[in-house]
Amino acid sequence: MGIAEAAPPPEEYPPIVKGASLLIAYQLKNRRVLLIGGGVVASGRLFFLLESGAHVTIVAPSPLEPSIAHRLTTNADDITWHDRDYTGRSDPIIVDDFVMVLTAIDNNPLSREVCYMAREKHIPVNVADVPPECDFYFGAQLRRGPLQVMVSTQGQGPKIGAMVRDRVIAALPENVEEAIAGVGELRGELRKRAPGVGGELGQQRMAWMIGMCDSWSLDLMGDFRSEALRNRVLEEGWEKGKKVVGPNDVGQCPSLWAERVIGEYCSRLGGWATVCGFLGGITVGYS
Ligand SMILES: C[C@@]1(CC(=O)O)c2cc3[nH]c(cc4nc(cc5[nH]c(cc(n2)[C@H]1CCC(=O)O)[C@@](C)(CC(=O)O)[C@@H]5CCC(=O)O)C(CC(=O)O)=C4CCC(=O)O)c(CCC(=O)O)c3CC(=O)O
Ligand SMILES: NC(=O)C1=CN([C@@H]2O[C@H](COP(=O)(O)OP(=O)(O)OC[C@H]3O[C@@H](n4cnc5c(N)ncnc54)[C@H](O)[C@@H]3O)[C@@H](O)[C@H]2O)C=CC1
Repeated sequence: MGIAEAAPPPEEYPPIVKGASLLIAYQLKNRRVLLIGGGVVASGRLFFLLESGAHVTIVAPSPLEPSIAHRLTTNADDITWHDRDYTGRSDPIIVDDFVMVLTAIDNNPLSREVCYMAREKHIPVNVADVPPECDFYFGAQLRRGPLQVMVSTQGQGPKIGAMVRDRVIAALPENVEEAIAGVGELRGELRKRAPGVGGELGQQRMAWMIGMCDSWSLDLMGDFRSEALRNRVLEEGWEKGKKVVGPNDVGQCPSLWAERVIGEYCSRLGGWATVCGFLGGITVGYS
C-alpha cells in the first residue's frame, strides 16, 4: 500500500503548535554529571540526580546547603565534592568528562561561560539563573516508585507548575504503585509465554495488555501481583484466543459501588480477593 493511500485525511492529524519542550525520561544510571553550586537550587538538583543513579561531581565552596552536606555522608560513593569555586575555562575540571552539566550559582557571567563551554562540546546544560541558555529545564515533580510525573510551564510559571503537581498528587489513586507493579509482572509473564519482538505476536500482546488495563480499574490492578491471578487471566484469557478477561470474569469485584464502600477494608482483610469472595460467596482460588 502506498503512503498516500494509507494516510487518513489531513484534518484527522493534530496541528503542530511549536514552542513546546520535549518531555523525556532521561536515563542517568552510573553516568557522570557536573553540578556547579552548593545552595538551595543545587540541593534540589542533587536529590533528583541521586535518585536517577547518576554519579555527581559537585564544585562549590563551603558551607554547603545542609541537605547537600547530609548527602555527602549518606551517598559518599555517588558524589565527588571539590570544596572551592569553579573558575570556568581555566578550571582543571573540564566539561568533556560529563554527560550533563548543571549550574546553580548566583553568578550570571560565569553561568553563561559554563553554558558555552558545554555547548561547544554538545553536552546538555541547565543554567538555573539563565533560562534562555538552558538546553533543558527542570520541572515540578512527583514520584511514587516507578511512577514519575513532571509538570513544565515552559519557564513561565514554575510555582504554577508546583501547584499543578500538587493537584495531580491529590488525584492519584492510593495504590497506583501496586497497580504498576502488578501490570509489570503480568507483562513479564506474558512475555515469557509469548516471547519475541515485534510482528503479529507483538501486536497481539499489546492489544491484550491494553484490553486488560482498560478492563481492570487502577484500584484492582495491584492484584496482578498475585501469581495465582496472573496465571488465571493468562490461562483463561491469553491462552484461550487472546481473550481479554475482566475482574468479573474471575469473580474479582462485584461492582464499583462495592469498590467504594468496602475498599478501605481490603488491606485489613487481605485484599480484594478475600472481600469479593466473601461478599459474593465465591471462592476465587488465589490469595
Ligand atoms: C526555567 C527554569 C530553569 C530550571 O531551573 O530548570 C527556572 C528558572 C527560574 N526559577 C526561578 C524562581 C523560582 N523557581 C521556583 C520553583 C521551581 N523552579 C523550577 C523550575 C524552573 N525554574 C525552570 C522552569 C520550569 C517550568 O518551566 O515550569 C521547579 C519547577 C523545579 C526545580 O527547580 O527543581 C521548582 C518548583 C519545584 C517544586 O516545588 O517541587 C520558585 C517557587 C518556589 O521556590 O517555591 C521560584 C520563585 C517564584 C518565581 O520567581 O516565579 C528563577 C528566579 C527568578 C527571579 O530571579 O526573579 C528562575 C530564573 C529565571 O526565571 O530567570
Ligand atoms: N531553577 C530554579 O528553580 C530557581 C533558580 N534560581 C536561580 O538559581 C541560582 C541559585 O539559586 P540558589 O541556590 O537559591 O542560590 P544560593 O545563593 O543559595 O547558592 C548559590 C551557590 O552557588 C555557589 N557559588 C557561587 N559562585 C560559585 C562558583 N564560582 N563556583 C561554585 N559555586 C559557586 C555558592 O557558594 C552557593 O553555594 C540563582 O541565581 C537564582 O537566580 C532561583 C530560584 C529557583
